[in-house]
Amino acid sequence: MGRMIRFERVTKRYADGTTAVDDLSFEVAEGELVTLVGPSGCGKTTTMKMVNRLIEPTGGRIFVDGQDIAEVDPVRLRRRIGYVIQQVGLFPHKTVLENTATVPHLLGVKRSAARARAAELLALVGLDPSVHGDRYPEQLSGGQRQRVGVARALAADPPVLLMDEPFGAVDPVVREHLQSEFLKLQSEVRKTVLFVTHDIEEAVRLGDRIAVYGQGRIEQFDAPATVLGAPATPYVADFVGADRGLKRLSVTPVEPGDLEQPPIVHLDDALPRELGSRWAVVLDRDDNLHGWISAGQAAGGTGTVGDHARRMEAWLPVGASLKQAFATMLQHDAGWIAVIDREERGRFLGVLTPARLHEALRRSIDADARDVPRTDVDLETVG
Ligand SMILES: Nc1ncnc2c1ncn2[C@@H]1O[C@H](COP(=O)(O)OP(=O)(O)OP(=O)(O)O)[C@@H](O)[C@H]1O
Repeated sequence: MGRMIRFERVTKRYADGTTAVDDLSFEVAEGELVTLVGPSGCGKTTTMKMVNRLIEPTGGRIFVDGQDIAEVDPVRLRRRIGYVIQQVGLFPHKTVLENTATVPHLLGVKRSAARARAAELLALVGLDPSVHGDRYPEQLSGGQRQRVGVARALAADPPVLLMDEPFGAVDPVVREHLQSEFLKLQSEVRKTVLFVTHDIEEAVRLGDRIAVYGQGRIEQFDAPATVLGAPATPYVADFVGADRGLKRLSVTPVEPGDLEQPPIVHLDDALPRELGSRWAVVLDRDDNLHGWISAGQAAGGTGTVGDHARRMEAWLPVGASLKQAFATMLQHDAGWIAVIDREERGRFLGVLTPARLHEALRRSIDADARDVPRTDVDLETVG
């Protein structure tokens, strides 16, 4: 694969003496998505804007597709570089379709062809052109506007895309959705992408490689797993560890020792008068999980436990991650989840409560801080 973007000892010193980018060298391969991540003010946006000459470097050279961009007319350069920013900057008085068709139209593509292409692109970013195409930007949600921004940047089919916090202004749920859509889109269009974010999760999720910025320089430039697993400097370790708890959630397995043992009854049992607690777990003859029964259902009833028990949908195999356990709890709005053995065809092992989940997470974070090697999450059970 060729190199599409190359920085050669690039420096940007602003007129007031601020060194925003300091002797920076790196390369982005054709079709590669590189995320630039770092705290506010570290020089990410400056780096990005030098690629399409919105900002001129004070030292060094930048090449796009082998050409020194200092020698390329900025307007012509920008035709080959799509640009998506947080405040999408759609024309308010133009429809979504017209907004998307703007650039091809400017480039001399016939109006009808430009509109047909725009409709295709809208569909590609998950908007139905027949529904949204004739709307105006103010008639869209924030997430939909960002999608139009992406479609418009792709309209001239540029080989390079610059994206500056494109999903920064939408709520976390929409954001995750846009990220997955964008990954899918990128697997089809394979643009060379520079993507600025201050969110390490986003950087890890999207990037083929991540450039972690310190002040004006790159502290580490590696694949996501390397950045997370082998931070090059204490600064990087600190930066990627900022939300260590959340990360531990997905790498910490549910272990038998984390579980509580609630009262147990069997399907064939005669309905007990007293459960001895507010609820009990119901198992079948083989001690496999069937469901649960509440004290209220048991009180004063007749017949067997099986006549009154409810199925339990919130369950997980042991070895699944705490993150999955948490998601299962939320999904079923359950106060606890059942944990079963995988090897023995679903033998019931115990229940995980929110308090136990939290304890397990605390232990994992403490062990991490003490550098104790961890038990791996069972990858087969990670959805
Ligand atoms: N026109 C300017 N004149 C002087 N200093 C500037 C100018 N633009 C940016 N800077 C400074 O350069 C440094 C890098 O800014 P830049 O916008 O590239 O950072 P960033 O990493 O993109 O930050 P953010 O995530 O907050 O956008 C900052 O210290 C900033 O204050």
